[in-house]
Amino acid sequence: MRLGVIADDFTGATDIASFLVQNGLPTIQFNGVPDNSDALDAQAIVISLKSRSCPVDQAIDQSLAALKWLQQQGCERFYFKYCSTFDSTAQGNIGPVTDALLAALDETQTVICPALPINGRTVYQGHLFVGEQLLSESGMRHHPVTPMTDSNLLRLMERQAKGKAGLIAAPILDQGAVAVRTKLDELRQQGINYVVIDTLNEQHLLTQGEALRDMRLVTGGSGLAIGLARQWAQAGSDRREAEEAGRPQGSRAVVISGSCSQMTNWQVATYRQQAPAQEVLVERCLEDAESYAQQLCDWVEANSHQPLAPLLFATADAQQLQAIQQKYGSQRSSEAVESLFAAVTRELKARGWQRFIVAGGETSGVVAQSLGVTAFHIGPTISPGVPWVRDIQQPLSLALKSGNFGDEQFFRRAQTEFFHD
Ligand SMILES: Nc1ncnc2c1ncn2[C@@H]1O[C@H](COP(=O)(O)OP(=O)(O)OP(=O)(O)O)[C@@H](O)[C@H]1O
Ligand SMILES: O=C(O)[C@@H](O)C(=O)CO
Repeated sequence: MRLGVIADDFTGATDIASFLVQNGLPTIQFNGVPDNSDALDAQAIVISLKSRSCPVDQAIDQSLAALKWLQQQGCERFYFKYCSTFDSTAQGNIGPVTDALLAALDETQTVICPALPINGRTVYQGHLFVGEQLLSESGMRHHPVTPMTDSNLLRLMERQAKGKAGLIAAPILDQGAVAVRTKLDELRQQGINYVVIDTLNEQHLLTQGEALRDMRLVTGGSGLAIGLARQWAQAGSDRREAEEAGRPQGSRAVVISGSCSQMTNWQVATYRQQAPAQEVLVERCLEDAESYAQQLCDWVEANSHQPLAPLLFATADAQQLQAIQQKYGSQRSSEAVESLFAAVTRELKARGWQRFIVAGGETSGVVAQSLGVTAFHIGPTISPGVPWVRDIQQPLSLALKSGNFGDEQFFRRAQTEFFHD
């Protein structure tokens, strides 16, 4: 049995890939739909798209192209991975993409499961929580692109998609997989297309894995992958074996942080006290990007003989960011930072750097692109949802962190817990 995953963003794809590997499925990840069909030696294939907030038609086209390619690779089960905070606009894209995938597979029912309890995302009575807060009362209500002002997943799906939503509540999960399957059938007979499943803890994810192992299309965050991978992992397969191909290698590391999330601000503040650190100035990125990039690479080189890798960070807190955006414009400043990091990583690769630890989804996409990394093996997990990954062709290892993921010591641990040279 081979699993095909269609993920709506870059670090979200790495997140689910990490859980698949941790639970015994050797996994390979591609940026975008590959244009070849080379033989693949992996039980799960993850394709990362940029379809979270693009126009609906584009999201559908990209997702269907990914589905078709995955079917050509022999995948029989499919997983549409979106954010554990259900990031979507009023039009979608979660609803319309789910409808399109169901239709293409000639199916009428799927599940909606964004929960990831280990990172504080739970679902109760169909409402999504972030830690102790309802989604609509969490920081997500202020998200610049996909503000989430409703926590009711049934309502969100019915607003975005064409079909009907129903609920399997926590007490049924507590009764086990048979009870869940019976309820799914009952809801199918009532014409329910999108079944929201309550999830309060990891045991609920394991029960879901057992109940849903034969469903052709599931949708959710990365949590459900824990339960499903445990079902599909071959007898005797173990996690160390699954993550072997992605185990980090190579020499010379650098940390690049382009995320301004709260968690990354905290991580940067901590790491600055442990390792050499250099702030990237937006003004210089706009003025003389080329020579600035060279200068920063020289600084990295000069500071690369310390126990911990040098850090380049554009990370700013909410107030600083607002001031920068007011002065230079938000798109202009973020593009300037992204181009600078692209130039820096290209140059560092040319100078022999092989390990890149990166914070931020967009930033990770830019770094992977400028390194020419299009496919990688998934290695050991640094924090839940953040693995080391290794390019399938070049001797490059990357740790790509979603803005809000990881703990305070993430940058240090990424280095000290995995390299012993
Ligand atoms: N000091 C800064 N001034 C202006 N823009 C910045 C600055 N620092 C970073 N940026 C931009 O902010 C954006 C951050 O997005 P990114 O996706 O990398 O992080 P994130 O949103 O925290 O992560 P995720 O998408 O995983 O939650 C990037 O486009 C980056 O270039
Ligand atoms: O599910 C999550 O929270 C993450 O994988 C993600 O998608 C961040 O953009």
